[in-house]
Amino acid sequence: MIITVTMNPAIDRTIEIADFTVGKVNRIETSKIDVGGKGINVSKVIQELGGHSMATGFVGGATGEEIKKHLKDKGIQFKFIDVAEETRTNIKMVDSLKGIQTDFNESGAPVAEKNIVALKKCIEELCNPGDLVIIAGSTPCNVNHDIYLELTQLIKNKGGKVLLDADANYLMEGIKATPFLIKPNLEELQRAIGTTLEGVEAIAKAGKDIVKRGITHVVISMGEEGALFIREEGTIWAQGIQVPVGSTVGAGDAMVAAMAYGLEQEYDYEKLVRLSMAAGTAAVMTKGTESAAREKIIEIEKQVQLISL
Ligand SMILES: Nc1ncnc2c1ncn2[C@@H]1O[C@H](COP(=O)(O)OP(=O)(O)OP(=O)(O)O)[C@@H](O)[C@H]1O
Ligand SMILES: O=P(O)(O)OC[C@@]1(O)O[C@H](CO)[C@@H](O)[C@@H]1O
Repeated sequence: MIITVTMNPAIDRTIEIADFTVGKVNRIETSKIDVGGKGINVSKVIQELGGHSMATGFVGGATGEEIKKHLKDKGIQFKFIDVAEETRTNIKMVDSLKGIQTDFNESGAPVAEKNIVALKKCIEELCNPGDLVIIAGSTPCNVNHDIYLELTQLIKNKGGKVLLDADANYLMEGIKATPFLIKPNLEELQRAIGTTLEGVEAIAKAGKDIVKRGITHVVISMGEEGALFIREEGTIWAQGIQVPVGSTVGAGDAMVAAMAYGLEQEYDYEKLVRLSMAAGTAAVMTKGTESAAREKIIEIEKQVQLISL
């Protein structure tokens, strides 16, 4: 089974503004609402690919109810911990003239300690040997930096494999428990290791250093430059594919979803890389935090160019 853990889900409101100007009244051209949060986005894409997952994490208030309703309508299974605090709303602003996207993410209200304990228990009960567990995104603001280290250890003790997509200290701490796969974007990787990396070779070297620490797969997404897929056996650079950009929100999540789905289907490595890259690229073409259609992903798969480094 594939399990997704989203400790800080969100409703994403994507607004389009032509030529956004600071300090002025800006008129919103379009406004769109999607359910989001990284793990939930992963569940959405897995469903689109024809797979199944179980989504868990915290949800609360009217926004939390909206998330549950959407997942139910889509036929995505979930077992969330209901909390008193309202699930956050994040604003994604797309400047349709300049082609620039800006995210305004709320921190996420603090959750009670008893709920953190309940989530750990829920994950422990859900996880069985061989399961793939995706832990993705930020956490509510009062959660300790070592939470992903703790969850990774718990999941590994149950025989599960962790795919971790986190930022800064949460990523660095999580790495200490050697998850099976990590998928930082370049900025997240640089923040985690505290160094700026110039050029693909330097980025690949940083990824290889992490692989040496016992992590089987390191996937570094680099926006329009594509992504590096690094394992002990070697590094593949899947080059970026030029596509019309709707919104880049959720592109990284689509890559992680495809990796999880492909691993579950036991795809060979090259097919895994192609699917992951195609899923990320197709996600960029949709508006807001919408998942791309499976047919689009399959179509793009054929265009993926791989270079061995
Ligand atoms: N502007 C773009 N044009 C083409 N492909 C893109 C673009 N931006 C992203 N991608 C594709 O999507 C993948 C993931 O993008 P990115 O590195 O931005 O992930 P991310 O920051 O983790 O995304 P998110 O956190 O919003 O899910 C890239 O590796 C690339 O294949
Ligand atoms: O604040 P976090 O948890 O780091 O990221 C949250 C978020 O930006 O990630 C998803 C896209 O990857 C969005 O659906 C959501 O709003």
